[in-house]
Amino acid sequence: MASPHVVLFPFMSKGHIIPIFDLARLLLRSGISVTVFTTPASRPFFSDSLSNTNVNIIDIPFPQNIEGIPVGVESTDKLPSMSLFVPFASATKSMKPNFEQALASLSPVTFMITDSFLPWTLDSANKLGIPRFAYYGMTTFSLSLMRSSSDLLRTELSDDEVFTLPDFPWIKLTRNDFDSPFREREPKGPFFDFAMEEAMATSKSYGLIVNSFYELESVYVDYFNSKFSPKAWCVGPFCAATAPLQQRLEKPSYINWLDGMLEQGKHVLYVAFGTQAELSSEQFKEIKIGLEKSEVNFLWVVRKSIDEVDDGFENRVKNRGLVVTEWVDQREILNHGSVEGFLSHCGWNSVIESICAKVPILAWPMMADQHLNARMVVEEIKIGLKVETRDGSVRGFVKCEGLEKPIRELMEGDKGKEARKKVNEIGEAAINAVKEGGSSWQTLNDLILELTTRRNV
Ligand SMILES: O=c1ccn([C@@H]2O[C@H](COP(=O)(O)OP(=O)(O)O[C@H]3O[C@H](CO)[C@@H](O)[C@H](O)[C@H]3O)[C@@H](O)[C@H]2O)c(=O)[nH]1
Repeated sequence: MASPHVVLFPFMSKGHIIPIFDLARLLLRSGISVTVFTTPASRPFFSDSLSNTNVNIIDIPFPQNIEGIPVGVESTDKLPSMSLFVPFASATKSMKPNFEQALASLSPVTFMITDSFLPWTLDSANKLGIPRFAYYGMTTFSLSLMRSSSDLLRTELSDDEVFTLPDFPWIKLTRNDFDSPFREREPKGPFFDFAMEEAMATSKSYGLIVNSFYELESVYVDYFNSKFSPKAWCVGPFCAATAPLQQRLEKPSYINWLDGMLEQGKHVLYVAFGTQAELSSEQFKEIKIGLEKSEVNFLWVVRKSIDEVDDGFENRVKNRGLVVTEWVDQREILNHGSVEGFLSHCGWNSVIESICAKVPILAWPMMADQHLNARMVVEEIKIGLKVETRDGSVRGFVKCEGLEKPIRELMEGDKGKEARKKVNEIGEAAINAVKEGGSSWQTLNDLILELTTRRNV
């Protein structure tokens, strides 16, 4: 019998593409053939990341002439502003004819996993009789809290008023933990319409694929699967299937720098805020002061020039801090022996990568699902601490003191020690989940069995 064949189609964002590379490796490991769809500009990123595999990569043209989007931009991290997200995501619909033509030419497809941000792919799947799973870059923790709180968010609660949910009375939340427009009393607007379209397509799909593992959030997986459909399948952490580092002639300079720190027995805080965060210049300034005052060693990856105001920062911290503006291998950094803490925006990939590397987190959520992820990190699984906002509000401005103190605590204090102990335990469970016999390994096997049996009926 031919091996099952799975089609993967990630949304055009680094934070959505990278986990799909790992998922492809997980599927290959289970003897599945994999075809991945992308666009021409992203193809090199795919070919590099999936080299040494026999994944079939197909690119289909990305729509041109989208108002406000510069020619050649085919990934959201290259957008001039995240306010262009909806036109960008909506424009992908015009890829449908090419997608369907390419799909129809493939050998039989057992099922497809397409990003929840590509809701139109459900229709393509239905036309060709292929079961579709929606890939959610979120946890069942976040999905459950979002669904369970929707009625309360329609009430008169103020932005920072604490409330609990009848289904999860141990979790304290505020309206500000939810992203706009979902936190509004009467959510509306283009993003809300897009999210409704996404939710509708998901509800009619075969299932949800989640980059998480049962032991991490069993209460929420059980809750979600008992209350809602389709079923959420936790088959991660995908990053536990990352390819081993390839032979290279030269190490990147930031790894040499970390090696030097390790040789001197120094601990390093890794600072990075993913691929989408938009930091104001004022906020940027406070980070510099906070890092400087904390006196810890740090490696900071920034997405904009730090020389906006040449205040001599890099020179003053040169013996203990490194600022990098290039694309880095985040997993390699997190897994480096010198890295003992991660100041993170809590994008889900960063959180799960930190768990797998057993590095505790200093949470500084900024947008999307990040506030809920931060609640999970700090209050639910207790693998980290949180930065302090000036006014105590969930979305408040963070002054240098709100960084300096928790940075020291994470790197040198007792609370940091406890978080490190906890992340070691959870990290071990994460790695075991995808090993043969682990919960995610079993879930993936069950899923494949269900789908292959279904095909043979
Ligand atoms: O120089 C870099 C920068 C990033 N990364 C990787 O890029 C990914 C970034 O993903 P994530 O940490 O989730 O951040 P975002 O890019 O901000 O992710 C978006 O997508 C996530 C998954 O849906 C959401 O949880 C976030 O809120 C949303 O902002 C991770 O795998 C990082 O390892 C690198 O390898 N090198």
